[in-house]
Amino acid sequence: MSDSITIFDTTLRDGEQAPGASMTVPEKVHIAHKLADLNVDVIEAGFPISSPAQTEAVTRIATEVDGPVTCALARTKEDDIDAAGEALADGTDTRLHTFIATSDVHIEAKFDKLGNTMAEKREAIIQRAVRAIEQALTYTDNVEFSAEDAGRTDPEFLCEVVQAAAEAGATTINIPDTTGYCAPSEYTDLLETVVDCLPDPDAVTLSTHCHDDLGLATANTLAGIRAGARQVECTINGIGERAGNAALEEIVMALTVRADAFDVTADVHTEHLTPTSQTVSAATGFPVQPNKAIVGSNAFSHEAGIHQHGVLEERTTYEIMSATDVGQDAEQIRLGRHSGRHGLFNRLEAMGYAVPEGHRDALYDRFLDLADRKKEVFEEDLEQMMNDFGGDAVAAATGLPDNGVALNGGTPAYRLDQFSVHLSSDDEAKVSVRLQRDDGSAREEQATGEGPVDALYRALDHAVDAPHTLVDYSIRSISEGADAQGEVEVTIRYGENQFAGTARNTDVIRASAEAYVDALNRLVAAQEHAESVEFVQNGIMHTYGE
Ligand SMILES: CC(=O)SCCNC(=O)CCNC(=O)[C@H](O)C(C)(C)COP(=O)(O)OP(=O)(O)OC[C@H]1O[C@@H](n2cnc3c(N)ncnc32)[C@H](O)[C@@H]1OP(=O)(O)O
Ligand SMILES: CC(C)C(=O)C(=O)O
Repeated sequence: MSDSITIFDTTLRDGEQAPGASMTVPEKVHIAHKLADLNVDVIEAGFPISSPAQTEAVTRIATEVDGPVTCALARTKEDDIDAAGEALADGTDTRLHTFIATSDVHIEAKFDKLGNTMAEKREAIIQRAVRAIEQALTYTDNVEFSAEDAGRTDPEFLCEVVQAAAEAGATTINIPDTTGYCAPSEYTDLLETVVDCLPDPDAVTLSTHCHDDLGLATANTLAGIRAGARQVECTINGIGERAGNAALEEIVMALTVRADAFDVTADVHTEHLTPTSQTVSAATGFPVQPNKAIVGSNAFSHEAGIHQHGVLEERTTYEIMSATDVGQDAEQIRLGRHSGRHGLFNRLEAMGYAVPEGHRDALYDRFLDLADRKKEVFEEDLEQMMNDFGGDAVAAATGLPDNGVALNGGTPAYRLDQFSVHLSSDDEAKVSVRLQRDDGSAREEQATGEGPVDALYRALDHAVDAPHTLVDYSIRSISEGADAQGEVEVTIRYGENQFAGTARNTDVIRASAEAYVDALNRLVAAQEHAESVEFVQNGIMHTYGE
């Protein structure tokens, strides 16, 4: 038996049957090119009898896409087979796929006119299958037959059907678990039964087609391979009817990573898996869940400290395949509240900070404080954290420039201790603030204003003995996500001199208050420590004194 697996992609046929997944003809042709780049063996491009657009997609893919065989689906009806055969007619490498249901429940419900007894109906099913295969062979010698709902079909009858199909000339025989009902061991048994009853098992390729109603589609597909199947039908991202089909990327990577367990090969260009997944997601509008195996955005990400430590030392501690092998980015250390020191300092070092030992505990505490307020901590957040952290101390120790204004080496005069804001739709905003002075004293003030920031700034003005005017206030989002940090920049003036303060926080009201206090501290520091102070901030030269 061959050890090479035929990858039959049905994203454009069964995948598209997922409610809401319909794709336009150009989208299908585009995806078919991606599937060719991925090096799948067969693309099931559509079901031509069902609409002119399906016919057009099949014809265009059969004639425009080089590489894979183009396949079209048809019921066992004459018109269906003619429609599929004609849609494929101009293609160079084509397959016609015909199917009929074989389980009692399907025969009873869908083919009630085929006879009076189940025996008569079963006989009629076999005759239809044989006639359809014979007709399909007039279009191409590559004909696939599927026994729909084989997973719930009486195995004895299934054997009769597949024997007749093989004798009629079908070159591929597919045993679908149409409703995702089988357990893996049952599916193996079913396929072994089929292999045993085929007149010449080497003359046909046995195929799997598993649905995911119980989340077993990939497991069943692999169980089918163990029983001798050498074609697997699957879709990108596992899209398809109801809970979907077996996911191509999962099967391919299981066969690649666990070649020792399956001992078969699939010649897929795996580095195209993630880009193809993204293309299908964009065309169907179906997002890929973050934890989706192989192609999900978290499939190679590590946030937990113990895992980050392990992966940074040796990737294979927590990764059984390489992210780049499936088209994902290599280094995916994501910082958040579960991260530890290894993850944090490794990232800071990669960003150019050489954090000295003596600062590490305090920095890690700051990081945790931020991480508790944010789902994910991005590099912009870390940059701000480094700037906020002791300004000069870290800048000097790390050798990086301090992009804020040094407070003449001293501690800030004021620290925002507490604030509260009361907002209502019919009244002015009310704010109370408590500022702590560097001499240990504290001052509390209240104010009202047109909105929370106006009220805050009025209260802060009362609390600080430093006359000035507000020149500018701006706010922008500086990191990613719904919990992005807001950066506030405030400029105040005293006489000819301007003082700029900045702060970043996920809470923009807090950032507004801290930026103002920062600007006030610079003003106070300039007054206290120098007759003439010069500094550069945001590209502006600021001078105080003289
Ligand atoms: C498991 C699978 O994924 S099977 C593929 C499912 N895919 C689709 O259904 C593709 C989209 N379908 C369609 O566009 C339409 O259903 C069509 C064009 C195929 C048929 O449309 P209609 O003629 O209006 O029939 P409708 O879908 O209502 O009913 C299905 C008919 O097909 C018959 N039928 C179903 N499967 C088969 C089969 N494999 N072989 C022969 N006839 C079949 C049913 O008995 C029923 O026939 P009836 O109209 O004589 O009762
Ligand atoms: C047409 C067949 C292969 C099918 O899609 C199924 O049984 O799920």
